[in-house]
Amino acid sequence: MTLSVNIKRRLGDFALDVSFDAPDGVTVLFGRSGSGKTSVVNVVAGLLRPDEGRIALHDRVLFDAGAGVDVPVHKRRLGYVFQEARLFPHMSVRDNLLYGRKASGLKGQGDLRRVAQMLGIEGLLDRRPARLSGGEAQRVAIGRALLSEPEILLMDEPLAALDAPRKAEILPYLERLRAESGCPIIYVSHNLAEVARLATHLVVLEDGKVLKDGAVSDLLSDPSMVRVFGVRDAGSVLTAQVVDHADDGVTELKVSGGTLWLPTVPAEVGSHLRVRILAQEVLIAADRPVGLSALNVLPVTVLSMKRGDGPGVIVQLKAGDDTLLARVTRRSADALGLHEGGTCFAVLKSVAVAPADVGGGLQSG
Ligand SMILES: Nc1ncnc2c1ncn2[C@@H]1O[C@H](COP(=O)(O)OP(=O)(O)OP(=O)(O)O)[C@@H](O)[C@H]1O
Repeated sequence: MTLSVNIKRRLGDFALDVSFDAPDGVTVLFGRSGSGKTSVVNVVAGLLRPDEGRIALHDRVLFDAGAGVDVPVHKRRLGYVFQEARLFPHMSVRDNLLYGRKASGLKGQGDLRRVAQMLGIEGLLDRRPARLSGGEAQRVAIGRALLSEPEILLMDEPLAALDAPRKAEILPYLERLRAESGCPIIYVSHNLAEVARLATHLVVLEDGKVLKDGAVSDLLSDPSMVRVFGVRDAGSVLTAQVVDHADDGVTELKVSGGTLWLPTVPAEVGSHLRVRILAQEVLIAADRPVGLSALNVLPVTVLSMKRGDGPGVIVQLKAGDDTLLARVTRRSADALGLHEGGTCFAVLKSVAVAPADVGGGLQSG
């Protein structure tokens, strides 16, 4: 089911004017502080009334200014997860989980066991929130939202309050949720590593407007978006399949443009992964290098070259069906004679891909 949002709302000097479709999977709203991400979530939730426009989930209209439709919050069938878990301290985890159902007028335990299992909180059901870690509490908050059987899940920076280890602990559960929830998930984030792991669709907001939206792999490998993402964080995501785990601590992965070797990835042979490759970690060689320590060498074609204000050039490369970005100096680009349509080799050290930039939860097949 697709959530279609097409609304305008004035907030003092700020004008929100957004239009996008969020299909099943995770649609990340990305943008700087003050770009309007939370306002969009509040509009979808029914907490902020648009001045004009329409919001619909497939054929169920949630808001239509012209037709006078404005479905109240409690009837929109939403699950909402905030930065903080906001659990009731006097209730057990089980009762917190079931609270979401009661508030939505649902009876019984629903999918309590399956949801608790998916989120790895089966062993915590009788605990009070005070005895949970931040990551555990946030997983309970996600479970509570899911048990209300939402048709849309709204997550406003659910990992922002957690430290790096806690984030790493919770990301695999969110990847499972992406595969299993069966409803559109609107996820606010300004963290590109999170975007690369979780997003299926990306909506980039700037000053209350949609700067660009589309499939995450397309936007992350779009050189014109490097300005927004920042040169250090810019990079593309590739889908890879695990081929083999070698004895010497590396995993062989198949990507459309060839083979990648990464430090052992804890995933089964045959499974599909997402690998984020940062533009600044990709080297370009005019000829296939020999006698080089880097394990990964992919034949590529130059799709485009974009000069920034500084000494750098963002080179967009086609590797099989995938697109890679590489950041090199203008001097190197000139020395190598790089030009659109030219062929060369992309080189990547195995250890240049951080373990947190390899994600799972993709359908195998
Ligand atoms: N009720 C309001 N009245 C006036 N201005 C508002 C109101 N609510 C939000 N704004 C303004 O709208 C803009 C967008 O705010 P919003 O919280 O949606 O941004 P955001 O992208 O979620 O930011 P952050 O990442 O900091 O949470 C900001 O400039 C904010 O000051």
